Amino acid sequence: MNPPRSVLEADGIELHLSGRKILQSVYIKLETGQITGLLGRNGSGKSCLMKSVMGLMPTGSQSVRVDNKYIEKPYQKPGLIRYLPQQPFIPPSLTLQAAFDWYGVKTEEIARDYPTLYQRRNQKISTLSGGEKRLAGVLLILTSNVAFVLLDEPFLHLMPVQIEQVAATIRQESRRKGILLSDHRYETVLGLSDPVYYLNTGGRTIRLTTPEQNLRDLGYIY
Ligand SMILES: Nc1ncnc2c1ncn2[C@@H]1O[C@H](COP(=O)(O)OP(=O)(O)OP(=O)(O)O)[C@@H](O)[C@H]1O
Repeated sequence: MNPPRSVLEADGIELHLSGRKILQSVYIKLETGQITGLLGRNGSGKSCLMKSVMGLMPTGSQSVRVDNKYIEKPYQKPGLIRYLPQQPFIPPSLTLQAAFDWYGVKTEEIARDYPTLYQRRNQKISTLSGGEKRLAGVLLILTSNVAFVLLDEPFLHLMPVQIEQVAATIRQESRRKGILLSDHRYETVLGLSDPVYYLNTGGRTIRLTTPEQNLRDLGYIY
């Protein structure tokens, strides 16, 4: 039996940083069983939006609802949401195995699709390559036992075959999770996501209707 659907909506997010308006009247909706894409130019505020949805930014107003209930600090609610930042976040002195244990994820789950990384499970994070570290971080968040995950540039540093494999894992995990996917590999994002939002400079989201054409018109692609 499929688990009941859950919906996370964020609307009216307003964010000012250092006197600059970063986000205004942002709307975004995530639903378990769905991958939602988020595109936008460098500096448009995608990472800030994800951190705001987590409850990690000084947005000033209640704006995140899960199944119609306001949640003030979503990141504090067990089993609800996890966020993959662009920067490395796993303590380098931990082994890969210890990091997975800490997040409550079984390394055996990645053994079949990521055999090379699995073989490195007893190595410290600090001894992994840049791409291996990124892959470990992506899988840690993506396979966590939570309802929603926010992925900020999950394909960064990954080689093409690994990008394909991670895309397949994102699709697989989306059967039971709501996933927000942001990455400048827009073709991969468009191939995986429906709906797709574009964060306009000025901090408003637009839902794309004919994505490639819209992205051309918005000057995101040639
Ligand atoms: N703590 C902060 N204080 C002041 N300004 C900030 C802070 N964090 C981010 N910004 C600014 O907010 C804007 C949006 O940043 P953000 O990292 O969200 O962009 P992005 O869309 O994720 O960009 P990219 O595609 O380059 O990763 C940028 O202009 C950035 O300089």
